[in-house]
Amino acid sequence: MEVFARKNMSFLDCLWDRMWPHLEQPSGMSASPDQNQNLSLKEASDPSTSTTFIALYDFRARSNEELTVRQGESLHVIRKQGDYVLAVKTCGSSEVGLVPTNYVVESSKEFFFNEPWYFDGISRTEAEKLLFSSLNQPGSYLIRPSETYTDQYSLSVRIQNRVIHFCIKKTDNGKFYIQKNRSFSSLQDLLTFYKMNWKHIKSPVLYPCVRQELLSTDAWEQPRSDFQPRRKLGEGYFGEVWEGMWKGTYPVAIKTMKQADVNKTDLQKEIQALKSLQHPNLIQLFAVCTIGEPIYIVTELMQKGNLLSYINSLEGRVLSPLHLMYITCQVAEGMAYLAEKHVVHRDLAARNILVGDNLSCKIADFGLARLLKEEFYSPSSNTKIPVKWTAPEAANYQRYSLKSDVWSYGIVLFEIFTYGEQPYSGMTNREVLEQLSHGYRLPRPRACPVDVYQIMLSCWRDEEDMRPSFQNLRDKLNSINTNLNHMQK
Ligand SMILES: Nc1ncnc2c1ncn2[C@@H]1O[C@H](COP(=O)(O)OP(=O)(O)OP(=O)(O)O)[C@@H](O)[C@H]1O
Repeated sequence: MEVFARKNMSFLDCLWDRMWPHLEQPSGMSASPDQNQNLSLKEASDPSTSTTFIALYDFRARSNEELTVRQGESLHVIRKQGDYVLAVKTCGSSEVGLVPTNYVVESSKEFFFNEPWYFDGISRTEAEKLLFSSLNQPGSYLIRPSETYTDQYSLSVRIQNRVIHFCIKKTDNGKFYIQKNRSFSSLQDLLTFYKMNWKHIKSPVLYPCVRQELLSTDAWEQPRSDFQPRRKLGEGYFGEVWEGMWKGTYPVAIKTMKQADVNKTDLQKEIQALKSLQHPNLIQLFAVCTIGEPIYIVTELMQKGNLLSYINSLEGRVLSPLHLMYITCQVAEGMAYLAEKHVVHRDLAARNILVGDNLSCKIADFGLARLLKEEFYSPSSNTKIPVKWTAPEAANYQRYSLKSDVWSYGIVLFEIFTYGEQPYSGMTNREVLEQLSHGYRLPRPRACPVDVYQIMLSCWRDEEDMRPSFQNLRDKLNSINTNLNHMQK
């Protein structure tokens, strides 16, 4: 009667409070165990005010207010109280008390709560962060409760550089659906269907999202036997790069290095730099094997190899200026992120950008990347310098900065719009530096829009401070790209 009256005639709350004064607890004031017991038994016996939960773990009460529960025990939860729920056991004893919220789960969720793909209590933004983190790749997915509606869920799926969120609703008879004409009795059934028939949602649903806990420092070191190199992709200064499989399931790229070839400190720095940097336009580190020889650095595999070879290939040569713009924007996005993190790349060039499906581009080769402690970083001068990509102040005086990366970005633009031509072709390094000091600059490639060439020239200003920032470059190129796209329509 009381519950019915309060629920349906809430405008008479004052009257109900007088009639049943014990039911309302002033907010923030916790009930004594005895009080808990009185009101909870009363409320718990009414199914309209309590929900059935299951204990996920054993919990031993530490005070009279708390309730000892065993894993699997069924409880009625009367209300939430901060990080606790006030609960009464559904059978056996009539004890009432508080249990930490993370020790219980609503019984309707019990069947999927422990599934690897179910992430309770994470937001849309956190889901995106997780799906973009190391160990996850395109096709990774998770299901989480909706932030807006209770009793609804969201399926978040990573597709290349984006995460798409599908709303999972429930029909009146408790079935789950994404598309109204296809409903399923469980989330498991829904997933099984969309894994097999992903074309209905245009997003491959492939791998359960790897949890953040697994990404803790220790998890980066993985057993060598988990990786099977299959095909050699290329060779660099430090070693070879192989296409391979991780645990026979995930395709990965494996960079092999002999310990003797590598300065241990440099290697650790390279690994540290890779670990802390996560962005859709940066190559993602998955794991390392530094115990034994050769060292493996395992990253995501980019199917189309490096950008220089790609744009020079049959497939690359037919790319339109619009496609080329899309590439420049992605590289600018990745570099703007590196700039935000105060990381100077020092070797930005088309050969160090990797291409995946759907023309996705990622910046690679942080072998030379270093976290900027001060405004400028001055390395030992015996490094082999790619002069034609390097800003004069860096090539002449090893004065590397985010602004010397901006210069290199201008050269990358030249490489992109010439479909992979050598910059300053026919000139020696010495001639290049000399010509630059006299004001010479590379000419505008035929496929390059005039406003993009103006951007290139701004990257090659003598005065470092006069060069644009990567944030600025990203914004300008994105707006040119948007305009070009509109003109095409
Ligand atoms: N993650 C990857 N996915 C696909 N191909 C890759 C990947 N990493 C490297 N490659 C291929 O392997 C080649 C060699 O890569 P690596 O990074 O060892 O050398 P590099 O960058 O060309 O030279 P260096 O290391 O001397 O600067 C690249 O040019 C590219 O074609």
